[in-house]
This record gives sequence, C-alpha cells and structure tokens, in this order.
Amino acid sequence: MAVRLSPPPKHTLLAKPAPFLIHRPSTVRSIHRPDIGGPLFPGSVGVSRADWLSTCAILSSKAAASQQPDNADHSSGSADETHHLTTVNGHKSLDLVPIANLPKPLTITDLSPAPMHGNQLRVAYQGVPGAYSEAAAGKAYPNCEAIPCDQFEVAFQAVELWIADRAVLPVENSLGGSIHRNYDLLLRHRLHIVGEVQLPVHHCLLALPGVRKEYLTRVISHPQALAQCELTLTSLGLNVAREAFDDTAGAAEYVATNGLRDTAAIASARAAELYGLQILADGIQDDSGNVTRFVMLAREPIIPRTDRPFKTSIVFAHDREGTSVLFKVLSAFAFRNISLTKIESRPHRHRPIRLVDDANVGTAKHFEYMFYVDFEASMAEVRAQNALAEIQEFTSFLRVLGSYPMDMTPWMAASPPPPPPSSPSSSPSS
Ligand SMILES: O=C(O)C(=O)C[C@]1(C(=O)O)C=C[C@@H](O)C=C1
Repeated sequence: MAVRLSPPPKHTLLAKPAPFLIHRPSTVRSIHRPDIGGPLFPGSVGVSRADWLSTCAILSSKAAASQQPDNADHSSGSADETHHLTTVNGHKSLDLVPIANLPKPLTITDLSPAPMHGNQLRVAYQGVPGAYSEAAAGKAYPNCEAIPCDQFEVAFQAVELWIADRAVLPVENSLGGSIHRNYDLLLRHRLHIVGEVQLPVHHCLLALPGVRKEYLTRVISHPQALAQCELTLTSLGLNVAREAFDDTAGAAEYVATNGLRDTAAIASARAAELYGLQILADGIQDDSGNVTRFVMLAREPIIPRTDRPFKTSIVFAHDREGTSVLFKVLSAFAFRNISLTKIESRPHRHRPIRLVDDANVGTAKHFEYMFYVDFEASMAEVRAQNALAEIQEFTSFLRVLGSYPMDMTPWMAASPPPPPPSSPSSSPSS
C-alpha cells in the first residue's frame, strides 16, 4: 500500500525551506574530554570500534545538545531538491505495461513497524523502479532488495525505523551540481555515511510508441536530469516546456499511465523498458562523462581503516566574526597534506543572517553557513584526527558524517549500467 503524505502537485519547482535548527554554544570548544579520559582524538592509528563509535557519539552529541526539534517540514526545498510529486496510480494504463507489478514507493505513512524479511539487505532509495537511484543501490549493494521511497526524507526514516538496512541517496552530479536537500537531511538525521558510489548517468528521451519529436510540447523529469540535458534539448530543436518531476522513472511512468502523446520524459533505458516507452533519443546528457555520486547510509558507522583509500565527510559551523575561520579550517588540511574533494555551503537555518553594525557605512547583513567538506583521509589516520582536533578549536559545531572507502571503480562513459537490484514484488526475500 502506498499512502501519501498529502495530495502533492504533479510537478513543481517551488521551494519551501526545511526549518531545521542546529547550533552549539560557542563555549564548548575544548577537545580534552575528562569523561573519556583524554583528548577527543587519541593519537593511535588503530582505533577500536568502541573508540570510533564514541568519537562519532561525542561529535554528534554536540549537535544533539543544541539542536532544536523540528518535525514540521516534509516538503521540498530548492529547485534541485526533491519534490512531492505523486507517482500515478489508478489512471488508465497501457496493456503492455506491467506497472501494477512494480513496487510502489514508501511514503511517510508506511513507516510503521518493520516487516518480516529474510537475510537480503534492504536498501531504500528515492524514486520508483527504473530510477538511477535504484541502479545506484544495485551497484552499491549487489543482490540487495531495493525499496523505493517517494521522498528522500522517507528513505532516511526507513533506515532509522529498521524498515531498510541502508539508504543510497544522490548528493552531487558532475553537470547539475549538489543535491542540496540531501545535505540538509544528512544534518537533520543521525545516519552515518558508510560508503559512496559513482554512477554514470546516461539519459534517454522517452515517449509513447508512435510519438514523434514534432508532437512534443513538454518534457518532464527530475530537475537534475533536466539540467543535465538542457543544451541537448535545445540542440534537438525541441520547442518544449520543461517540467520538474520527483524522479526520472516516475516521469516515465506518468507519461505511460496517462497515455500522454505530447509529453516526453527524460529517464533511463531501463525505465523505457519497464513502462513500455520508446527511446526517441539516446545519450542526451550534455556531457558523455555525466556521473552522479551517491552516498550509502546506515544506522551504525563503519570502522575506518588505513589499508585502502578512505574519504571522510564532515560538517561544521563557526560563530566568529571575520573571514579567517574558513581559511584556518582549510589550512588544517593543507598543512597535513590532506586533499579536499568537495566543499559545499548551506544556509545556517538557525541563524541565517548576522547583522554587522558599522557606524560609518550602515548595517551589513552577512549570510551564515554550514560547511560540508569531504577530504581524502581515513579517521583511522592520525593526521585526520589531528586536523579535526584543530578545526574543533575554532568552530562552534563539528560533526563527522562518516569515514568510508572511496569508490575507486574504473569508470567509462560507455560502460553498461549495473544489473538492477531485486525489488519487493519482483523477487521474494530469502
Ligand atoms: O530521478 C532519478 O532517477 C534519480 O535517481 C535522482 C537523480 C538525482 O537526484 O540527481 C539521480 C541521478 C541523476 O543525476 C538524476 C536524478
């Protein structure tokens, strides 16, 4: 059963910010922890699971101590965030399309006690079967049972409530940039990043059989997919409106179930197969090397190691005037020869604006940010521990989101997609 949170619009680009609040009083600065008998980051390389868990817990507790509860938001954020669009049920469907057999995405109201399951790993993703996120789940966890969820938020909660064991969620695309919604949700929820997977994304223009490009008046898809194909759509000479949809495969399903002959969807070849659509154009992403990076989330962190390349993701905020804090943070990595692979800033929802009073020139309004940084080192390395210990001295909030193996799989633009994982209705759990 798929009961939805609220009757959502079919498509939207409107943003409603998620009002999460997070702040730690600036007095909590010391890295010396008498309660654990020493410094936060012990200088030993081989951390035990208990050490690592307590390190995470300590960092997390700083956030938890000052985080204000907020359950009010279940809606979408900015244009490249997820939107509350419904998949289309109960509409006329094509005879050839076995859509009724496909699993329906989980919704907030489905998040009740975990169902019985076998020993197959259950992996939550956002979207419906045929979404790139489903393929990413299959690449991250071959042979998993992929569980579709209608929103990113639901995928987080599915893991927290033991309905799923893992979630695999997109965080950035090489053309479209960051998926901001998931950055915000990483902070609001308590899951740990335990891995990453990079998926080549090969888009197709899909329409009902017999439909020609000239018939099209609109193209629907996930905002990221629309952004990734913008130039190609124009060069194809399509004079069409672009409309945002919850996920690429959901857009394909919508075209199919509603018999729309003036609308095409941007989605995967697998979505074409699942929903009985024809491929009008193949490889329409603006760059053949288009790739989306997904993170794997779990309730427990993994023990960081040093025997293979690791990446660590952190988020921090500071409450000091001036510009030097960011410089100091970056220096803490640079001095230790630690490469950063990503830096992202998001509004500091608790204190988005700081007024700086300058008697001579008026009142300046500075925006405040949460900074997300990924760096190439394992938390089992002393240099990473020392870098974070130093950073904690001049930040007001610091949390390790995860320390996890880097995705080192060789990647070629033309490589075939991984085989799809099984889904609840297509293969019984063992
Ligand atoms: O809509 C899908 O198929 C998704 O899996 C989502 C998503 C995204 O959020 O960026 C994932 C990969 C592609 O970059 C396009 C869309």
